[in-house]
Amino acid sequence: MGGIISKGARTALGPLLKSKKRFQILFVGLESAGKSTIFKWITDRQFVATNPTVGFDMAKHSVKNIDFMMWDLGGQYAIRPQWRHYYTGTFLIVFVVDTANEMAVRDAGAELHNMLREPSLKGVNLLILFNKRDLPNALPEDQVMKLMRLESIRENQYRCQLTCGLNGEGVEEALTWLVAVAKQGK
Ligand SMILES: Nc1nc2c(ncn2[C@@H]2O[C@H](COP(=O)(O)OP(=O)(O)OP(=O)(O)O)[C@@H](O)[C@H]2O)c(=O)[nH]1
Ligand SMILES: [Mg+2]
Repeated sequence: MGGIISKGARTALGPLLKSKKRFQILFVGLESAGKSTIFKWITDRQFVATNPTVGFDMAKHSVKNIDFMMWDLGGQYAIRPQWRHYYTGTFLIVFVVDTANEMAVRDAGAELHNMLREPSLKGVNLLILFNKRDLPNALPEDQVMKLMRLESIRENQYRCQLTCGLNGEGVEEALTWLVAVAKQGK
């Protein structure tokens, strides 16, 4: 009888034996946008001082019984070509933008549209974080949307969320949306 599991027992064990889906999430955006800072708010629930990311950071994180595999990628110009090595199997992109830097907002828009042209990211879900809202020169939301040409995104479900990496504002709302989208995709 040793290793044999009866059909009845297998049916009972079914839900346990079935491996649980893990949703892959990539954090991308230009250098110094605040990706690692937000990433740390999610994993450590506090502000953590960061250094520019060279390469990547990875963390498994569960919220409300949904398992995420999160990758925080470096945003420096020379590193951006490496992003594509992480695209396969990506469920959702978190694209972080420094909204207090007009030039960076424009460049971020160009980089985002460029990324969305990748066949392996076709139809990927998108969470765009308008970060650094604490800074007095943070641009109004509608201006950021215009500069990034977000109205031309047609094939992706996306949401924009205002955030502040210094105090974690907006991170909880962002997570709630991530969980809701993951539940749709289960
Ligand atoms: N004022 C302000 N500073 C922020 C905010 N979010 C992050 N920062 C700061 O911005 C700097 C860059 O943040 P990081 O999280 O390292 O940026 P990154 O996007 O990971 O940058 P790379 O790893 O180089 O791609 C750090 O000094 C952060 O403390 C924010 O909302 N407001
Ligand atoms: Mg970083």
